[in-house]
Amino acid sequence: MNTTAIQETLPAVQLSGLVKSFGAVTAVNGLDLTVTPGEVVAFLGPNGAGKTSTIDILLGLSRATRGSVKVFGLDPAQAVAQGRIAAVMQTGGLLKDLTVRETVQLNASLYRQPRPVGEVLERAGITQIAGRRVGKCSGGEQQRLRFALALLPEPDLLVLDEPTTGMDVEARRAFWNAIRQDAAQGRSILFATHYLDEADSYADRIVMIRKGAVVADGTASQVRGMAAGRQVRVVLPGADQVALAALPGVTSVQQRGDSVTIACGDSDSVLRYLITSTTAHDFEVTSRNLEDAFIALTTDEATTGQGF
Ligand SMILES: Nc1ncnc2c1ncn2[C@@H]1O[C@H](COP(=O)(O)OP(=O)(O)OP(=O)(O)O)[C@@H](O)[C@H]1O
Repeated sequence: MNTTAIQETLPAVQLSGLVKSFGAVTAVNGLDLTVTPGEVVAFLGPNGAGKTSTIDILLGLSRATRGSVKVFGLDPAQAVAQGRIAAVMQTGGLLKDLTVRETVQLNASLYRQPRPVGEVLERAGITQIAGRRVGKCSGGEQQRLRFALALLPEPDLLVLDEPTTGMDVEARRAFWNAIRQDAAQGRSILFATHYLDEADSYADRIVMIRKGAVVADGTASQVRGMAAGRQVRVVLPGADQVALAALPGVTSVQQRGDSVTIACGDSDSVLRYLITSTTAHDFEVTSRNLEDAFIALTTDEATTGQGF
């Protein structure tokens, strides 16, 4: 990668107060986002939330109406020109009559110092189909070919906008395995997706947006806990309900016999209290799934502006 000692200290992405308007439509509305080097971040939001508009600005394909955009401290156009950021686009850009290898070779000739063709084929997991015509490749194979093309400049940040749309389960798994293995070498990845399970399985961090602004930002389990909350159930004879209800993030305390159920946002601090300050036993912690969180955070009843 092109990373130097100085550049490594800069965030891969820094968006501050980003606004993008299309006439009367405000697609992005004061979005703040920082991605640190090496992080894999999923960008989630319902249709029209502003994901593609944000990604287009990040890739220098469109200009922000207001706010600041930095990619490793550079303007997007500079970052693209220096090969520090590259994208896997969802459609287009491939010639059906070329083979997979010829496609990579052709694109490699556009760069001054591309990664070796054999290496990017290998990293994208398409060495076995290198001789196949692109028109004969499945949708999933074509996406892995686009991934190989994005690796040619050896970018420090890879951006993917709904990369697995239309792929079956096996193709999605193969695609993400290739991406994850590659990311293990330190590349930052920002991907937009509608598949909540992809965000859950492959991202270090999830950023949920709604109406152009961030409504949740944290690990998958933090986001789950934030929206739906968790339930901590314990056996605690003579529980002090008032003390439990006063713990940070606790939303309700219910007692049935010796069993106490505590609904909370932050189960860690509740557990810490129960373990250190009470005789509670038989702990059981449950959380709702990411889909519950997504619906709660991105629909009209949602509360905005939360984070970790
Ligand atoms: N070129 C444009 N002209 C006018 N409005 C636009 C344009 N591009 C996007 N929009 C509007 O901006 C809003 C955000 O769109 P955007 O494509 O960024 O959302 P998204 O989160 O990527 O959605 P999806 O999940 O459906 O791809 C939408 O209301 C969309 O209609």
